[in-house]
Parts: sequence; C-alpha cells; structure tokens
Amino acid sequence: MGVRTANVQDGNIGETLEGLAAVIHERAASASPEESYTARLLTPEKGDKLLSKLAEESSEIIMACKDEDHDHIRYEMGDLLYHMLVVAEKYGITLNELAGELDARRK
Ligand SMILES: N=c1c2ncn([C@@H]3O[C@H](COP(=O)(O)OP(=O)(O)OP(=O)(O)O)[C@@H](O)[C@H]3O)c2ncn1[C@@H]1O[C@H](COP(=O)(O)O)[C@@H](O)[C@H]1O
Repeated sequence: MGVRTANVQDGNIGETLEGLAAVIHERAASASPEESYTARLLTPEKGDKLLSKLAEESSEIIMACKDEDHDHIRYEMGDLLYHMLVVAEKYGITLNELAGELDARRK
C-alpha cells in the first residue's frame, strides 16, 4: 500500500480516465521500463506481474471495505482503476468500447 491522499478534490471521471489512458498509451509507445512503472508493467516478461496486481489491488479494496475506511477504499480503487487501464492498453480495449459494454447492459 502506498501513501494515502486525504482531502482530494472531486474531478470529472470521464476526463480523468481519458487523460490517464492517453498517458498510459504514450508510456506504452515510447517510455523505457527504467523511467516508467507503466512501461515496466507492459514489458512481456512482466505479464504475470500486471495480472497479479489486479488480484492484489482487489484484495486491498476488500480489506479497506472491511475496515469501512472511506479514504482507503477510494485510494485502493484508484490503484485498481489504473491497473485496469494498463490491462485495457495491453489488450487493446478502448474506453469507448468499455462504455459500449456497460451501455449495452442498460435496461
Ligand atoms: N495512476 C497511477 C498509479 N496508480 C498506482 N500506481 C503504481 O502502482 C503501484 C501500486 O502498487 P502498490 O501499492 O502495491 O505499491 P508497490 O509495492 O510500490 O508496487 P509494486 O512494486 O508491487 O508494483 C505503485 O508503484 C504505484 O506507483 C500508479 N502508477 C502510475 N499512475 C499514473 O500513470 C502515470 C504514468 O506513470 P509512469 O508510467 O510511472 O510514468 C502517472 O503520471 C500517474 O498518473
């Protein structure tokens, strides 16, 4: 677990996810693993590490929920969303495609 960020201000989730996905795409295209955590996760030999981060971050959300710790839940959800966006980059799933998946479930 990393440093908590208490008292964060509300943002716009659509803009934030799009901005973060764009940074992740840029790191995937041109950053070296030495300088970028994202690039490290996307190196072929780190494939299992990326997938294990999904399980790890999910577990951390569960523990934070058990503690009913609002700030900690938010923090770990941020970690999971970031790692999910790295997975989306790796497997070529766009945010608009993901939106379509969710929209198709709307009743
Ligand atoms: N949003 C994130 C983000 N969220 C989480 N993380 C990293 O995910 C990891 C979380 O795992 P843990 O909490 O278990 O911490 P850890 O033990 O240090 O992690 P591991 O060594 O086990 O992977 C930490 O290393 C965090 O730094 C992130 N790393 C990057 N970003 C974004 O991605 C951008 C590009 O980052 P770089 O690729 O590093 O340039 C950054 O500017 C940020 O906006």
